[in-house]
Parts: sequence; C-alpha cells; structure tokens
Amino acid sequence: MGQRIDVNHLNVYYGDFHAVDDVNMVIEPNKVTAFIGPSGCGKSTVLRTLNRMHETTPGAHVKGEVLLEGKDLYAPDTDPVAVRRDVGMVFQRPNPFPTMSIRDNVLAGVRLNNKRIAKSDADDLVEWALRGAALWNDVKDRLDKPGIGLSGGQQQRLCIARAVAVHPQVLLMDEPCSALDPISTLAVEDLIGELKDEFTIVIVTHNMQQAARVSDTTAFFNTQGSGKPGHLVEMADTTTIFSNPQSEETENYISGRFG
Ligand SMILES: Nc1ncnc2c1ncn2[C@@H]1O[C@H](COP(=O)(O)OP(=O)(O)OP(=O)(O)O)[C@@H](O)[C@H]1O
Repeated sequence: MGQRIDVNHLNVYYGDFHAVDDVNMVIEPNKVTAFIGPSGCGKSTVLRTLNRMHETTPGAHVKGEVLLEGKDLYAPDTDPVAVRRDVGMVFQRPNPFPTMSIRDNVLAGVRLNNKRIAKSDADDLVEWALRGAALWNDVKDRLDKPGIGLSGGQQQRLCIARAVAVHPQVLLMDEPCSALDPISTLAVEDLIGELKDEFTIVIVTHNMQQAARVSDTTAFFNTQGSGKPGHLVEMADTTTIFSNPQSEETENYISGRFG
C-alpha cells in the first residue's frame, strides 16, 4: 500500500539561494498528485526533497519537515538509502543501465540494496515488476538482451519496473513522459493510473492536459520571478484546480496567460 506524506514548512536552499519558500502540503496515499507551474517555480526541487535526492547536489539543503506516514525523513537517525528504497524515483530521461540485460536492469535496485535473492524468486520478481510496468508481454522472450535495445517508451517502462521492484511506498516521477512520443506517453499515463492502487504517486509535469488526465490532486507552484523562491499557491482536487481554482494566479496559469 502507498503511504501518506506530510510536508511542513519546507524551505529548500541551493547554497545561499532560497529556492523554495515554506511549502505545506499533504500527499494522500494511493492517489496521483501532480505538481504543475512555470519553469523555475521549484516543482522538481520539492519533488527531490521527498526522497532526499536533492542531497546529491552539493550545498542543497532543507529546513522544515517531510513525514512519511508520520516518520521524519530528515531525522538524524534516518538513513537516506532507506528513504530512497521507500520513496522511489523515475527520471525525465529513461536511464536503464546500458550494459545490463533487461532482467538485470529490473533487479538492479534490489541488488544495490544488498538483498540476496534466489533465482526462482528473482524470476518471479522480474515478471511481477515487468507486468506492473505493462512491459512483460513486450520483453518476456528477450529478458537477457540489453535494456538499451528497447524503444524510448519501453525503456521508461523498464525504469518504472526497476523502481517498483524494490517495493517502494511512494513513486516520484519527474516529467516521466517528456522524452516520449505520444503513444508511449499514453502507455505510461495508463500505467500511472494502474500503479496508484499499490503506490502513492507524485508526478511533475509541464503538460497541464497530462496533469488533468492522470492526477487526482494538483498542486500549483509559482515564483515572483527569477532569483525569487518558488512557493505553493494552492493544492486541491484536480477537477477543482482546473475548473474552479481559488487563486487568480492559478486561473491565469491554467488559462495560458503566462508560463
Ligand atoms: N542544482 C541547482 N543549483 C542551484 N540552483 C538550482 C539548482 N537546481 C535548481 N535551482 C534553482 O532552483 C529554482 C527551482 O528550480 P526547479 O528546477 O526546482 O524548478 P522547476 O519548477 O522544476 O523548473 P522546470 O519546470 O524548468 O524544470 C530555480 O530558481 C532554479 O534555478
């Protein structure tokens, strides 16, 4: 089952630069939450703080709280590697390991977590993850071929299979369809709808139609301009955000007046 995330007074900094100001939000379990907003408003930054991935950028740090099912992801005794196991991530560009087979790509995260796994269990896990990522039928006869030999859309689904294989509670997706053609995009969007039965999903997208199609809840971020921190303007049911937003800023953005 997916888990809930509470974000309390989250501020994010790159060195001295205050990139995101005072975000408060609840990300509901087993729902798809979309982050939308103009370039530079902090969508990816906030997403990356939900599994401490921003810490891979030197100087990036947070103030405030991120709670996964009530547990503070930034508590001193919390292991970031364990956080990333519970909160998986799929990136903008499909990034299968180029020298690995399809099968080994699916198992890569499990092996990185130092889990020993028997061959038959590995076979079951590979099939389960690839079925979950709607890729099994495409690849079941070529599991030992390189992952890099798949189409872009298939590679992205392989990356989703690799992410789900470690059984995370939450799946973060940073513009997962931006490098895909329209047919692959639809396949990944359908998949997101199915995956929410098992995981909590947060997706950053530039595409408002995509947010409207795939998400239950939408968070609109904005910034007063370059050099100014991004902030959360409002968050509500996706239908409310697109049909009856509270803020004029949101109204202007979704009606295409800026961004
Ligand atoms: N590695 C970094 N070092 C310094 N500043 C950064 C870094 N990454 C992002 N920023 C800054 O933080 C702010 C938020 O950036 P972020 O990438 O989160 O925005 P975004 O809404 O995801 O934008 P986009 O839609 O263009 O991807 C911007 O002002 C950006 O310039």
